[in-house]
Amino acid sequence: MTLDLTPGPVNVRDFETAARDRLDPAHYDYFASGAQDELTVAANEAAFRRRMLVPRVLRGGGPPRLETTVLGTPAAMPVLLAPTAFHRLAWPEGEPATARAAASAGVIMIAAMLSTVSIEDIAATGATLWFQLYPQPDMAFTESLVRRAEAAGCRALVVTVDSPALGRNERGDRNGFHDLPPDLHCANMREGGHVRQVVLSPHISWADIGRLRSMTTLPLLLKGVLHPLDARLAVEHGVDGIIVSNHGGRQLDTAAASLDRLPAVAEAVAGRVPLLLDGGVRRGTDVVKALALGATAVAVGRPVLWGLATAGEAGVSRVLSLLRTELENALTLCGATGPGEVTRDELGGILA
Ligand SMILES: Cc1cc2nc3c(=O)[nH]c(=O)nc-3n(C[C@H](O)[C@H](O)[C@H](O)COP(=O)(O)O)c2cc1C
Ligand SMILES: CCCCC(=O)C(=O)O
Repeated sequence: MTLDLTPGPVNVRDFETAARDRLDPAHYDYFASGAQDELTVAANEAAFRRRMLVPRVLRGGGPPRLETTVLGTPAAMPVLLAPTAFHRLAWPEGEPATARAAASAGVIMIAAMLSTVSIEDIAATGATLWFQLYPQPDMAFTESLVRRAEAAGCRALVVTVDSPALGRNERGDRNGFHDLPPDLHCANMREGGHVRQVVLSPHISWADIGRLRSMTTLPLLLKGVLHPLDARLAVEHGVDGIIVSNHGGRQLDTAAASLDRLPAVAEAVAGRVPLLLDGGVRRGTDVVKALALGATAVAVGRPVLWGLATAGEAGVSRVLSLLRTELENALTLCGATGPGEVTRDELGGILA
């Protein structure tokens, strides 16, 4: 008998290693990569490493409660699943496996428009969903996607605004990976016998946000805002929430780290709408830092894909439970009894 001394993945980083071992190298590169020199990918994580927490002591509040509500949607913790495309590349069943893990953890999954399983079939898992949209120049088609998301029970619409073009992905160029393999397709883009190509249009503008605003009563979020003036314009256009994000460093390389932009966006918005952040969140302490700098919640992209690629639903469940345990521990050690208590000046006062 041989003794297996490997403990299995104990943190998100271990899951990345496990996923890399399992995935086709070109598919691993698609998930892991960023644009060009991947400086923004590195900057997102570095920004979290650079900020240090200042905990409070002797507050005696007992164990923290992690529950929260984000734009009317209750969640077991302030961690959402960021929208990521192509889950069937990571695991044969794809998005429904991810969605079941999100449902078991009680967290919100932002389903990607470019999913490899339709929004209706993802919703059939019973998960709490928001829907991510790349507005298409064909407004009638865009509207049909919004109606499908509403009918499927999605509770918010997340419009990605950092993609007036596709970022330059050089790992993809080297691997010759530019499209899904022939057995997979973007299920929401199917129309009769054919699958529509997604259009990332440089013509997208505030006028489109106005149109979407009048198209739906769902809470509307913009994903991919880094500039305080854009955050202010978003509020003026009736947007209900903002996701401070650089698309995980996959669009404009050398774009500023999300965490570094959060304070300026928070100041511009001044509490008028909730802020979310994604990019580089890998630890419970990262979540605390984002909360302290003004976020109501964070979203995680690649960590979920590493869990999915490693062990399907069970892998995503494990990643979410690791993040939950780490967040609970970090809040306790900061002297906080809940996510809402973490503020810049009082608790976990962040030193740059
Ligand atoms: C493989 C992959 C696919 C993605 N697909 C989408 C997408 O379809 N729509 C979108 O708005 N963002 C997409 N994103 C960006 C994520 O929503 C999120 O902004 C980013 O992954 C956060 O950074 P993190 O991976 O460091 O957590 C994708 C990210 C990755 C890694
Ligand atoms: C056409 C966009 C591809 C999905 C995406 O957003 C990403 O890979 O980052």
